[in-house]
Amino acid sequence: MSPPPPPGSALALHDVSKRYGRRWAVARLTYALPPGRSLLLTGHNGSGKTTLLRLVATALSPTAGRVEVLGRDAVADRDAVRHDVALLSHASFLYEDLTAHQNLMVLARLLGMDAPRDVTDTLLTRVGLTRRTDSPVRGFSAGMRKRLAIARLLMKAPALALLDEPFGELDPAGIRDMEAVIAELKASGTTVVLATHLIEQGLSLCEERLHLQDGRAVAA
Ligand SMILES: Nc1ncnc2c1ncn2[C@@H]1O[C@H](COP(=O)(O)OP(=O)(O)OP(=O)(O)O)[C@@H](O)[C@H]1O
Repeated sequence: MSPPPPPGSALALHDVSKRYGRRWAVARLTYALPPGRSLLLTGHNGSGKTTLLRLVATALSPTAGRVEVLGRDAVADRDAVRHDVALLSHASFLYEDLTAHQNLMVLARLLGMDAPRDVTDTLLTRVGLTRRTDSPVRGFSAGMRKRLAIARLLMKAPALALLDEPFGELDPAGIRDMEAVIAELKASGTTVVLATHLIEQGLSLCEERLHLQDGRAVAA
């Protein structure tokens, strides 16, 4: 068995497993992400990347083992962990009938934050949505939704950002923007966990790598 992760890690997995029915999506994973480092998560389709990110985001509970975020248990201390993490995923849970600006306002209210118009405008400009700030999300393309979801994540400014295929649905300019946003997040002190099939982009942004195969860590 692997030795337990050392204390002080941004993210620590202690012999973590997750089973769906009879299938183990994550199997006995032990890993520690050192403070100040970011993690590239790779693996073929179905290798367990999304499941692992959802365990860390507290959207799922492990079948066995323990997930620790910044020293806190993701099950026992779920609310505190939720405050510290943000997950950018395929399902972005945007309010369809609200505009891009209003979506950010709803999040600000949930977080108890002040979000003056110039702040939301700056965020929406940062993600390339300047001309659509007051359009309802219902009419947005997949790439525009991804851009709004990243604006929402930037507004939350989490300690740990979990990015599940952030480059999917983006055009080449969007991919470059996303790379710049991830680099900025890191520069501002956010720890990034990035799951992507774009290995080249991932390697240029992350110092650590965890490669999954059938839910287990293996050499890349
Ligand atoms: N809700 C679910 N119910 C049952 N099985 C699931 C569920 N979600 C995922 N799985 C299974 O768990 C395994 C890991 O899936 P997961 O989505 O974590 O992989 P992934 O590495 O993110 O894949 P991809 O690269 O295709 O996004 C797969 O075998 C998948 O079929």
